[in-house]
Amino acid sequence: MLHITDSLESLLADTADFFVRQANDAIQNSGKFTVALSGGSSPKLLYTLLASDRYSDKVKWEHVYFFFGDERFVPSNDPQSNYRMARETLFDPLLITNDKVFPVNTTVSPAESALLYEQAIKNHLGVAGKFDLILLGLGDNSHTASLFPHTAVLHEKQSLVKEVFVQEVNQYRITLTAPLINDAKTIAFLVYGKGKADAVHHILKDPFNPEEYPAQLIQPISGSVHWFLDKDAASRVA
Ligand SMILES: O=C1O[C@H](COP(=O)(O)O)[C@@H](O)[C@H](O)[C@H]1O
Repeated sequence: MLHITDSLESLLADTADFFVRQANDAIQNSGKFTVALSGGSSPKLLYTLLASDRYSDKVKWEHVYFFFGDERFVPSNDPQSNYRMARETLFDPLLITNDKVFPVNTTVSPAESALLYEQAIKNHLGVAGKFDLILLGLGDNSHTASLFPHTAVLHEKQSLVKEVFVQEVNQYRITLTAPLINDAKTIAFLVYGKGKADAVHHILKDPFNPEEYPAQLIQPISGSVHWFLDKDAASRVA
């Protein structure tokens, strides 16, 4: 489903409202809400809005469990760390306690880190459990989470979490794999700005070619996928 807005301000408000609805529904139905956060630059404004006075009391945050869709393999206090960004914009302002947050361990080897993260997810979700919500972004090169073009992880069918060395950023990443993301109850992309218009077009309109356009792999099994776009990002699809 496409949600297209005229301004960035209304896009962020729509996405925050959506997050609040998903959280409250899950908490009402099962007593908890398990979300995987996206990283990079785009979600900073969303997290800041969710932590603001306008939204902070709309969710019972003590029932929310936070995972990460992907992580850069850097120390947790590195400016590139997705965990650090979420801590500064969301966890610290909302006084989220550490037992509700599941950062990727970047102090062990990348392969071990991926195995540990997969185990942490399995322990939390249980045998047939699913993420209530996975938030995703979209890179200019059509990557999502850390599913980058022409990387082996695009073909992963068994593991739920995998390490990948991404040549174009010269860095290891830890990422949820497409099969795990596609098993979520709800997936929401937040994408804005003119710089993303071509990538959005590739994912939503071009023939299936996930080697070039990895976010095309995101096709939920029984859940739903929502695209929150501003008019600039949507300019080649709307
Ligand atoms: O490297 C990453 O990039 C994507 C897109 O980020 P953005 O900065 O273009 O918004 C992001 O979704 C992913 O979590 C992050 O690690």
